[in-house]
Amino acid sequence: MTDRFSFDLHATDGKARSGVIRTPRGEIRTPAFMPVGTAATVKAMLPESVAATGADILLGNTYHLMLRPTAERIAALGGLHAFMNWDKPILTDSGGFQVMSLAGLRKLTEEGVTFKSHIDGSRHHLSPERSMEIQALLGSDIVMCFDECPALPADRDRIKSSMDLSMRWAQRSRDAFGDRPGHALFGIQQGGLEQDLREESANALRAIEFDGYAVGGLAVGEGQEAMFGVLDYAPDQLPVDKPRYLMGVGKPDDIVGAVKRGIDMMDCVLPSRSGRTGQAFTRHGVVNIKNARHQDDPRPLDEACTCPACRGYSRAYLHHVFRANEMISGMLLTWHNLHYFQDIMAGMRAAISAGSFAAWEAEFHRQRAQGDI
Ligand SMILES: CNc1nc2cc3c(=O)[nH]c(N)nc3c(CC[C@H]3O[C@@H](OC)[C@H](OC)[C@@H]3OC)c2[nH]1
Ligand SMILES: [Zn+2]
Repeated sequence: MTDRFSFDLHATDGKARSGVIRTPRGEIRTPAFMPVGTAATVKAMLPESVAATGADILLGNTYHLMLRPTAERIAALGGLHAFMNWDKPILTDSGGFQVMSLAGLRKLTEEGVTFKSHIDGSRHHLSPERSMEIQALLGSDIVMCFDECPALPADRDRIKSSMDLSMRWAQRSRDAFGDRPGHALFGIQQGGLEQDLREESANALRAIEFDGYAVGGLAVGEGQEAMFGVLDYAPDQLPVDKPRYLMGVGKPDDIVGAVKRGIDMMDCVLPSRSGRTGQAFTRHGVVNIKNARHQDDPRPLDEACTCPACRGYSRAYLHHVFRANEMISGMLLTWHNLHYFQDIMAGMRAAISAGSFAAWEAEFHRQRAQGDI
């Protein structure tokens, strides 16, 4: 075990990299997919089930937890790890993104943002300082800077002024975070789809110095082509020896494309959220289990998958429990999706270490082109 936060690169294959992030609460194998546990739970999963899928780290969120049950209450109960019974690493987002996407009546100034809770309408305030305080109260191992993530499309002036604000807030986040051995603070690159603004943002963050760097401001409606266009240069603008975290991504082919371009960490609600709606991701493509064509199908979702849903249940059963709106439906499909996403990550880690990422990627795409699933 270690009392420090560190990142070791083990292998590269093209721009793809594999390695390990060491924290006092455990190691994170990279490239890593991080399940989203917004309100102190990965929905429909027990923590031990999340660990069983292969996840080394999960996510919590400042915005949701400050509203309910409040960061002070979680701190009084021993912190987020004890509260949610997860003793491995936790990364928390800083809250700015959710304020802009969920809260009402927002007022944004240089100092920070005031807003009304989407839960009960109460008034709240977030700033770099308050976000650092909340994330310290939660006790998260990896803390995200308080930033502003502009919605796309946006004109260049808006992107520039927003990025400049986020860089001033990054400095304030760094100052407020202080010196907390074993805890990491990640900066978040902004700049929209503008290469020069992203370069400016990367240089500003590098001058402040962070333990890791996120590529922010993406997966906000720009589409895969535009996102990959940014990822063709943005990771290389960031320090090579620190983890690179692409926020909010994504579908399986987004994830593979991001790792291919040098990303080490990703998060997305897709596997859990779509699992609850009956959408299963498999190596042959997506299966919408509520579709009537599955009602007599004795096969598992994915013959090659070793998760509890695929080992113990038929498509016919999964179809039935979704149609009957039974609670086990969301549990089984969420578990399968998270397990499959971790399978993809494990496959890429092994391929990068073996220098066979290109072959692995070709097989990944060939399997998905098989049509009827
Ligand atoms: C979906 N596309 C997407 N693009 C994003 C871009 C940014 C960004 O530039 N800055 C910040 N601070 N957050 C972002 C986020 C939110 C991720 C969080 O959102 C929550 O998932 C819904 C989860 O919270 C547990 C996660 O925690 C890191 C993004 N999400
Ligand atoms: Zn499965």
